[in-house]
Amino acid sequence: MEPFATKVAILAQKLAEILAEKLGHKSSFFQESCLPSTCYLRLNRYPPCPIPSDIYGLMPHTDSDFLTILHQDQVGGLQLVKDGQWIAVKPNPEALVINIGDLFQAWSNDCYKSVKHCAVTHPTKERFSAAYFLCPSYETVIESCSMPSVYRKFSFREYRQKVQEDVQLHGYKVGLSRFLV
Ligand SMILES: O=C(O)CCC(=O)C(=O)O
Ligand SMILES: [Fe+2]
Repeated sequence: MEPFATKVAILAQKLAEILAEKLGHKSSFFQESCLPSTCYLRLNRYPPCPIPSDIYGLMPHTDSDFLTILHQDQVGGLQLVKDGQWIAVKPNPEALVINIGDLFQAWSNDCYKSVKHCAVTHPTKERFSAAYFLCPSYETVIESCSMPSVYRKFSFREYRQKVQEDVQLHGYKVGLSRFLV
C-alpha cells in the first residue's frame, strides 16, 4: 500500500501543477500547501448488497479536496454526473480515475468543476476502491486565481467546519455555494 501511496502522491502534485499551468499559473501553491501529512488515502470496501437499487455504497457527493485519484477494481460501481445525467464509469483496474474536488473549483474560479459522484453496490460481489485526496493544511487560504472571483476566500478549516455544520444541521453537504460572493 505504501508504494501506491507514494506514487499516487507524486502524480497528484504533477496533475495539480499541470492544471494550474493550463490556467496560466505556474504555481508552487499546491506543493507548499499540500503536504504528505495533510493528504490521505482512503480504502473503501463495499460488501455485496441484495437490494442495490435501494442502498448506496457511498451517497452522491463532491470531494472536499483539490483533486482525488481513485483506483477501483473490476466490479464497478462508480457513477458520476455528466451533462445532468448519472453515468457509470467503466471499471478498469489498469486505469486511475481523476476527480476535481471543491477546492480546485474554487481556486480555478469555476474553470474546473468538482464532479458529483457516488458508489452503487453490487448484488453479489464485494468491491474495493482506493482514493487519494490531495488536501492542504487547515490554515491554507483558498483564493481564486482570477478576478472577478466567484467565491470569497476561505481557509480549508472554515470549509471543513461549514461542511460538518451543514451535515449536522440539514443532513447533507451544501458545499461551495456557501462561499459565493
Ligand atoms: O469507491 C468509489 O468508487 C468512490 C469513492 C469516493 O468517491 C470517495 O472515497 O470519496
Ligand atoms: Fe468521493
